[in-house]
Amino acid sequence: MSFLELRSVERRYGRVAALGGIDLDVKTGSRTAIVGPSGCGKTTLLRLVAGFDVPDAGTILMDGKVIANASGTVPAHRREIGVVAQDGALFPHLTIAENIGFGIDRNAPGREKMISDLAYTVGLDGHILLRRPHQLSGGQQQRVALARAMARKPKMMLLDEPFSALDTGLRASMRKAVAEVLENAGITTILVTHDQAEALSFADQVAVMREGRFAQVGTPRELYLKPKNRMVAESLGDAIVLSATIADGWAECSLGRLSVDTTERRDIARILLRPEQISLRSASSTDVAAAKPGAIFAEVSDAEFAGAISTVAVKLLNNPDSPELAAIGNTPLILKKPSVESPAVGEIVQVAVSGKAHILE
Ligand SMILES: Nc1ncnc2c1ncn2[C@@H]1O[C@H](COP(=O)(O)OP(=O)(O)OP(=O)(O)O)[C@@H](O)[C@H]1O
Repeated sequence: MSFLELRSVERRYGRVAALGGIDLDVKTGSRTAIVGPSGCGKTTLLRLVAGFDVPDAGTILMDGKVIANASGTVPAHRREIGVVAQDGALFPHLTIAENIGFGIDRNAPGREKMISDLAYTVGLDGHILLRRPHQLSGGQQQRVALARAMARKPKMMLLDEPFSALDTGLRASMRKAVAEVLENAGITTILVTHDQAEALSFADQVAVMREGRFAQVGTPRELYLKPKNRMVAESLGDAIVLSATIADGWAECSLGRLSVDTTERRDIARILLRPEQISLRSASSTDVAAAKPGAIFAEVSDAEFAGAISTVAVKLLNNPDSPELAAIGNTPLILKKPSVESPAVGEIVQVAVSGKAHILE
């Protein structure tokens, strides 16, 4: 069942349609990630759901009840929604305990225990409760912000880029910890992020947003493996897009004859491969000369070391006159390879593709 429903929701600022009539269903207890570039409308969407702003048109329903439409809105403090902002927005003059307990009635029985339980839930040590926010690390501050938002027992949590100020390692562990805390508490969550890996790993549902509209909404797997178009594909990871002639479940392209993920199509189309579907095996110019039909060779034109993973560019060598290669101008394929097995510039490699290619719109 949907906990949150957005129906044709619009928000304009002068001539800018920050939200151009969007629909979204968020299932009870699930996690949805909204991913998109700066200015596409992500924060506007969160503000409307939180009740900090009102839509110009459309309806927002929570738990089956209208919370905003043309005839009125339920105020933010009655929506039982928690919000965690990018910087945590803690009260600097209050202790950590006072920050967490901000939304709990001063005279509530067992208030102290509730605060220490919340700190424990989000993985904070009890000994920091008497400190002030500036005495905590960025990750600890984000945990306090989450505990403070959870203290009000929200039915829904809105996370606006809450991990973006953290460094890479901490970011991944915080993301996992927060997902677990919210899952255990059964809180329906929306996360807004620029980060594709964050969206794919955190959420059950991902919505790719562009210019105030959703380009595609689906499970992380669906969106990564079967994006509707190139824009959605590139929003969620590196993409290799090739022109191909499609028939009977096969695509003829510059990488040879590849199996595609539908038998329905018979036309000229663009197909998508993810770079990890392409493997490279060391070869020589003798192998190229003696190549069997269908074998694909390439020369490494660039390699950039970046620690565990290197970026490798390869230029296809076979059939330089083929229409497929002419169509793409033989642009190098850009791949990511573990550095321990990354080939050197100038090396000849044989190229193999695993899995199916996906046909784009
Ligand atoms: N109060 C406002 N007045 C005028 N224009 C606004 C206002 N708030 C947002 N906008 C515009 O609406 C559009 C969407 O803004 P929004 O903040 O929702 O984007 P965003 O995807 O959250 O961006 P970012 O990732 O940079 O935070 C932008 O073009 C922005 O300039």
